[in-house]
Amino acid sequence: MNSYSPYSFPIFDAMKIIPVACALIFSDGKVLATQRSQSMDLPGKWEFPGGKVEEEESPEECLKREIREELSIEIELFGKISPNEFSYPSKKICLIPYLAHWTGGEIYLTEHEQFLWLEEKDLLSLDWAPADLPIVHELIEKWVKLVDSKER
Ligand SMILES: Nc1nc2c([nH]c(=O)n2[C@@H]2O[C@H](COP(=O)(O)OP(=O)(O)OP(=O)(O)O)[C@@H](O)[C@H]2O)c(=O)[nH]1
Repeated sequence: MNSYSPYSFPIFDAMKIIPVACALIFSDGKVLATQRSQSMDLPGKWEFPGGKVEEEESPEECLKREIREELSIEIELFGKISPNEFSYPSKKICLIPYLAHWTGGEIYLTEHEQFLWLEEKDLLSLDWAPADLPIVHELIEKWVKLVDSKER
């Protein structure tokens, strides 16, 4: 008798939560934000760089790979803040935010429209991807502690 994974049925597939890792990269008391280009999902929205976690990798490995691919820089992770589940019309994601230092390389964008280094006061002025809003609020709440800890 054949057995099928429940995820081979479209109804379950539609409910699948896609893990997406993103990096809050700090440098000189600022955090890096990137703007999605016109060829990406959610064109023009701001986000923290990263991407979908592949089946064979951990979120940490995913981030190192995505940051190299998207920005050409190296990072070192030093912590995490709360993940956020969000349902878009076509998919449900779990956005997993990591805290990181920029450890090497110059930023060269391969996918995004532009990037900005933000101070705390700038954080609410951007048009963020909706899944990022709780993360931005937690970042503001913990800003002083996070900016201090990255300098330790
Ligand atoms: N990287 C990233 N993706 C985010 C954030 N917020 C958010 O809603 N997303 C969504 O999460 C999904 C991640 O997809 P992606 O396009 O960045 O990842 P990827 O490079 O692995 O995907 P692809 O292989 O389909 O191009 C997109 O639907 C994106 O809109 C964020 O802060 N960072």
